[in-house]
Amino acid sequence: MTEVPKRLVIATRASRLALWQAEHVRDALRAHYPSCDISLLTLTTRGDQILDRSLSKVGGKGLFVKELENALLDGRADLAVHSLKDVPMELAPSFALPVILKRDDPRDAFVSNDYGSLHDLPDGAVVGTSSLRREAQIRARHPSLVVKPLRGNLDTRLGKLDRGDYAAIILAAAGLRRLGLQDRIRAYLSPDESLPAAGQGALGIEILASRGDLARQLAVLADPAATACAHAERAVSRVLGGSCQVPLAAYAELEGGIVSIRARVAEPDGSRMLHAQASGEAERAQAVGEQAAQSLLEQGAGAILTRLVDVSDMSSDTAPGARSAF
Ligand SMILES: NCc1[nH]cc(CCC(=O)O)c1CC(=O)O
Repeated sequence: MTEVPKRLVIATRASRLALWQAEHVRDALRAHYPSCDISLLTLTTRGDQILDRSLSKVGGKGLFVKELENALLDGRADLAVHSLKDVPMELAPSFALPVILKRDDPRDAFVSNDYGSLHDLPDGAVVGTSSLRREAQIRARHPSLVVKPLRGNLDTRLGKLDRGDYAAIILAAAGLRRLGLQDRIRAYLSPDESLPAAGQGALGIEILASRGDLARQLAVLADPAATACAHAERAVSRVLGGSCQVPLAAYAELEGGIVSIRARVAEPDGSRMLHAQASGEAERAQAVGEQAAQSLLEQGAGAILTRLVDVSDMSSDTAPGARSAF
């Protein structure tokens, strides 16, 4: 029998989205363990403070995760809740990601005050996104549009749209829905139009690898389908060295015990896009992802990725805009 936890502290970032996610996990845990005292520890991460510089320059993706990990290490918190998309593929050995929760809408969303979809935008219209993945996929299909960087938390990004800086912006549907902002979505991009990032729309719980007891207690929140899909998608990123500067998409679906994954690597200017597909039994989810990654490598993904890493190494702190893949 798993023992009921007495007290749990959840570490979270301070953004509205992060707080929603932490509260979501808190409420789900309270429903399972009504006698448990569950509280939030809200931390400001360096990634939240440094919004004006390139994310890759200040430590990349792991930045948002690191300060929460410190809280786990020194015992201030028992678990950390993350958007799975923001969790690095390789965790340090002291940490584990034992639980993936049921996934929300994984799609990218088109948000605009004046237009109904990407297809309605006039030539030269400015679309905001800081994700190389979104940028490359938009450019491939809509070469007449101008993609410009867009950073900040969700409210900041919507503010920049409303101020007139962009004709439209692309955001994860899941984030907008979590904040009750789904009315701002004018269109959903199908996975074919904009294949989502690995883990988009899913939440992951991180704990110390040494806390096997806690992993068993938290297992009540795990969603098997989301877990299989996450394992497949994250395997693609892992094999391809999914850093912040890589325009990589990986999206898996589960049906009848079979995981099917689609993955893409693209030139940021949209001039070239590689596609791969693989499928297999859910128990082999990781191998299915690795197979898709292998197919991308055989098509030449390595050359695109190496070149991008070189370019990002040379970019200065004052390079225009910050880019991430996600
Ligand atoms: N890159 C930041 C980020 N991390 C998680 C989400 C939204 C929620 C999710 O995808 O799970 C977002 C915003 C976005 O990409 O628009």
